Amino acid sequence: MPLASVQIPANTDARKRPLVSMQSVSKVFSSGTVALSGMSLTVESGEFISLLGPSGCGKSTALRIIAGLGDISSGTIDWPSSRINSRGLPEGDIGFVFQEPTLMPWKNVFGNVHLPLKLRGMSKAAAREEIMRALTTVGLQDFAEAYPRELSGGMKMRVSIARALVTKPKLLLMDEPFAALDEITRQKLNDDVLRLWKATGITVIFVTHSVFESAYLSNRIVVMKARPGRVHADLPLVTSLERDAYYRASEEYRQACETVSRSLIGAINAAKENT
Ligand SMILES: Nc1ncnc2c1ncn2[C@@H]1O[C@H](COP(=O)(O)OP(=O)(O)OP(=O)(O)O)[C@@H](O)[C@H]1O
Repeated sequence: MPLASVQIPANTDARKRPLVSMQSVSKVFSSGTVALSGMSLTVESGEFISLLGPSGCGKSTALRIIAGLGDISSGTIDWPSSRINSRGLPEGDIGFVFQEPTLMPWKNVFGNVHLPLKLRGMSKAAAREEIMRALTTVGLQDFAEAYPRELSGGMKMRVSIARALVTKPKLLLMDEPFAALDEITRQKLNDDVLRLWKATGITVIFVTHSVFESAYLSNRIVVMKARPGRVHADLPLVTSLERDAYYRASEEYRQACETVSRSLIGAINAAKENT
């Protein structure tokens, strides 16, 4: 059900073939926990999708599986528009931003962002242009020499985003990246991520607990339910409004939040019925 019916924002030209398609994916951990069961999700190039759901519904597990950081127990994951490596993953096409910035404290900002390129055998000198471009994208071009201890929480997260972008991935996976930040910093980083999404055409899958954050950022919200984790509702969110301070105060945004919130309550109730 569309939340509002106007035009789809930027990035839709690229929507020809799905970027990634999960079909009936299940994940059972060795502990016996069924984290996902029958999870299907098709992601088109250029989308900004939020995965929203109650704690423990399998959002992080789904994201990690897409990133190839965990095996699946059954089902399939296909990458119809990518060249696949021996691990079944699109080589170099995925950037991952974790909840914690996970920076190396003994390396400066430049060295931290260099890491993914270093792993590909690129020296600092050869990688300099790419590193500075990634830092410019997140507004940290003047902090290349700074160490993590000298940065605010929001700046550390920007470094983490630059590190994920430095390989120019097609897909950016973000696992509750701003959950630990104060509200003002979080809103600022939301705007920065939206800007880079529009500027680069990158596809984003963004895990969050926040109805408000998902309704602000996404052009599609996938609400998950727990026990076992799977898709409860798939909500396109289209608007002609710029996502900015005025959008946050708009009736359209309020309605979007209400619809998403109702869906989330439905997902929580559906999980209760299964217990
Ligand atoms: N490595 C693991 N071994 C065993 N069980 C796990 C493992 N990782 C996650 N789980 C379980 O799988 C289920 C889904 O966890 P997951 O972290 O994916 O949920 P989530 O929706 O991301 O939760 P949250 O919002 O709290 O981060 C939970 O019951 C969790 O305890």
